[in-house]
Amino acid sequence: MTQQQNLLDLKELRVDRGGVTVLDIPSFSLSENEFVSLIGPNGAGKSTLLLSLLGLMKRQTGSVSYRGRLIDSQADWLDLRRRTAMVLQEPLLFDSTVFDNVASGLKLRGLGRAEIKTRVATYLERFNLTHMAQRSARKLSGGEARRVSLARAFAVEPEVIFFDEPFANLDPPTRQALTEDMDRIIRDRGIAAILVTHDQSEALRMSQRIVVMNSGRIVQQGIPAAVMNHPVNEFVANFVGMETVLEGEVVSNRDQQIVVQVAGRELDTVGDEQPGTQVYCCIRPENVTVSVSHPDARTSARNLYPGRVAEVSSMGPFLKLLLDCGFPLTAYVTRESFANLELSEGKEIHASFKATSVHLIRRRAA
Ligand SMILES: Nc1ncnc2c1ncn2[C@@H]1O[C@H](COP(=O)(O)OP(=O)(O)OP(=O)(O)O)[C@@H](O)[C@H]1O
Repeated sequence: MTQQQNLLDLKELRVDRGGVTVLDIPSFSLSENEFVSLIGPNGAGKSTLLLSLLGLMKRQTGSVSYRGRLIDSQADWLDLRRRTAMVLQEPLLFDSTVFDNVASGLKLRGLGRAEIKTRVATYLERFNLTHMAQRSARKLSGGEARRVSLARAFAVEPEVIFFDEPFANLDPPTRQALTEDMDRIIRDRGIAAILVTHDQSEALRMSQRIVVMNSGRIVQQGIPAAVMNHPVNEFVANFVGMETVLEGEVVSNRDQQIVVQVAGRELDTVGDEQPGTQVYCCIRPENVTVSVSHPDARTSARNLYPGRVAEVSSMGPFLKLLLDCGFPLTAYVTRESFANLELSEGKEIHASFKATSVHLIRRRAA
C-alpha cells in the first residue's frame, strides 16, 4: 500500500477555557481519504478539537498544517475553511427554501448561477430532496432538515468534512438511511472526514480509525477492532463496553443463515449481508458460554470453538476471561462457575455462542 499523505496535521494544541485546560493534544493528523471517529464522554473535548482544527477556537498553543503547509495567516484559515464543510447536530437552516439553503455555501464561494443550479440539483437528488426543493426549510421534519444540512455541506464538494453528532436524536431507520447516503458520497468523492459521535456502532461502521478522548486528551486511537478488543486502560475498557469485535468477510448466505470467515474460522450468524461483504462480528461477553469438556452436540449454540484462557481479570461479581480461540473472545463467568470449572490462565476450554448473539456491522474497506 502506498503511504497516504497527511491532509491535516495538528501539533502541540492547548486550549484553556475559564482558566482550565480543556484540550491538550500533542499531535493529531488526518490522512487523505481517511474517515476518523472521535468518541468519548460529554465534555471530553471532541467539539473543541473540531473547532480548533478550523481555527475557530482561541488556543494557547498549537499549529495546524494542511497538505504539509503551515496555516499562519487569516487568509490561510479562510482558504482552509473553503476546502472543508461542517455538519452540526443542529441543522441551522435559514428561513428560505430548501434549494436556497443548499445553494448558500456555493453563493459564498462565488459560483455562477448556472453552476449553482446544476450543483444544487445534483445534491438534492443524492439526498432524496428533489421533490421538496421549493419547500420552506422551516416546515421540515427533523430528519428532512438533517438531510438538507448534509446536502448543503456536500454541495460545496469539500476535501474534508467535519461532523459533530449529525444524527443525534433521529430514529434508527432514518439514521441508517442518512449514514448510508453520506458514506456513499464520501467514498465516491474520496473525501476525508472526522465524525464526533456517541454511537459506537456508527463509529465502527464508518471509520478506519477511532480516537477515544477523555478530559481533553486522546487516550487511545487505532483501527476500530484494536480499540474495541484491546483497550489501553480501564477508562477505555469501560467506555467502549468490552464487546468482542472481529473483522470478517461474509462467505455465504442461505435464507439469511450467514457464514462469516474470521481469522480462518467460520462463524454462523443471521442477517441480510451478501457474500463478499466486509463486516464486524460483535459478540457480547455475557452471551459466551465456557465449558471445559466438549459440550453436548445437541446444544442450540451454532458456534463452538476450542481454545484456552489467555487472561483472567476481576469485574466485580464476575470474572472477565480473555479467550484465545484462534481469534480473541471475551466472556464473563461468575466466581462460582470459575471455581467449579477449575478455570485458570492457560486452561483449555470450549467457547460457544448462538448465531443470534452475533451482531453484524458492515465495515468500510481499509
Ligand atoms: N464557553 C465555555 N467556557 C468554559 N468552558 C467551556 C466552554 N465551552 C466548553 N467548555 C468546556 O470545554 C470542555 C470540552 O467541551 P466540548 O464541548 O469540546 O466537549 P465534547 O466532548 O464535545 O462534549 P459533548 O459530548 O458533551 O458534546 C468541557 O469541559 C466544557 O465544559
